[in-house]
Amino acid sequence: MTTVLPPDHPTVLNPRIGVLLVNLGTPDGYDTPSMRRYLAEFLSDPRVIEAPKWLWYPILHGIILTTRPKKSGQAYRKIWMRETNESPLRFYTREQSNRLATRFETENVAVEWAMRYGSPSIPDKLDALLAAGCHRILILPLYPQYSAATTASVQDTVFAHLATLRRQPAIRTLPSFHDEPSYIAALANSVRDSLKGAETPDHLLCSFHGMPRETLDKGDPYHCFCQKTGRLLRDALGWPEDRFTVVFQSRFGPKEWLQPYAEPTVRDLAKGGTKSIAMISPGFVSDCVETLEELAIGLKEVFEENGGEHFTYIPCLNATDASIDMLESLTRRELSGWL
Ligand SMILES: C=CC1=C(C)c2cc3[nH]c(cc4nc(cc5[nH]c(cc1n2)c(C)c5CCC(=O)O)C(CCC(=O)O)=C4C)c(C)c3C=C
Ligand SMILES: [Fe+2]
Ligand SMILES: [Fe+2]
Repeated sequence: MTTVLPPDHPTVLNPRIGVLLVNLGTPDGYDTPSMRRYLAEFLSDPRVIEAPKWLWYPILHGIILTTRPKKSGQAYRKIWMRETNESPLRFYTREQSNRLATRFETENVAVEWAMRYGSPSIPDKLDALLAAGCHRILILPLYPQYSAATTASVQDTVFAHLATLRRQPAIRTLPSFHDEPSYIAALANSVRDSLKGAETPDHLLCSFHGMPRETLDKGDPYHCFCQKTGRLLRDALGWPEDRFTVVFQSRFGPKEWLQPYAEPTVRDLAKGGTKSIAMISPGFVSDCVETLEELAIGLKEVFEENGGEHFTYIPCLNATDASIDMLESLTRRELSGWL
């Protein structure tokens, strides 16, 4: 029996499943106004800067947003993708989404991507998925190591948007995947590929984005998850423990951040006679200003200025086959019972 809907009934779409990849966000341009807009949104997030607003806002609007946009814009300028006029983070996130979508073409699954800060926004992409009939949505924050500043901020934004809706979709969120075998295998392969045909470097540095040290004391598991990824990667490679170090980069502000810091470690290695190092940054699924400018340009210079000779930067997983295989296996696992 077919049900006849009244002529003024809203359109009913065939149910679909949505997958939303979410990355941090990035400015629309490296000019100072674009940088200021991006940094203002990012650094006003209470998940990122946990200080009370009355204390933080005068510093943010009085000092940070008057000085940092220009300085950070210069860093973005060095790594900007001229052909598509966008940052590498946006380019690779879109590529990952497009390539993942092809793996689900025949399965009634829509794959989209969004940025936590800037565009395309999470609310816009949730609305697009809903408009396409997706009433079951998997949120896939592209952060292998959970932290409140990143993963929780994505989830907050998703649920804040859902709070405005009458008809909410069912939501699943991807857990931290810092110890997933497919992720560790992809990292290990990328190290082997990057070092193929060259002499094994004296030291392998595994660099993660830093976080304020107090977040560890407050119970954020990020530090432990980074250490675990590092240990599993070293095991997978069979790399000697005394020639492998986990470090933390991108310190922001005057407070203590997670240690050891990347820059002094690189300097000390070079000064201590280490001639060749390789550097991987497993906490970033896509190359971005923090990897391409800070590590591949900045730390290479620090190493060479202090007596080091060979610095190898190992690219992020980006949209390689291994990366898409990993994203597909994580997605299929999380969609179990829905597909
Ligand atoms: C991978 C996980 C990340 C964590 C954890 C993280 C914490 C964190 N970051 C800042 C401040 C800044 N981060 C900036 C850039 C940036 N951060 C991440 C990821 C993490 N951040 C990425 C992927 C990027 C690059 C974005 C891109 O467009 O390429 C920046 C902007 C650049 C700059 O001005 O230096 C700032 C600022 C804090 C304070 C923080 C934890 C509390
Ligand atoms: Fe950051
Ligand atoms: Fe820890």
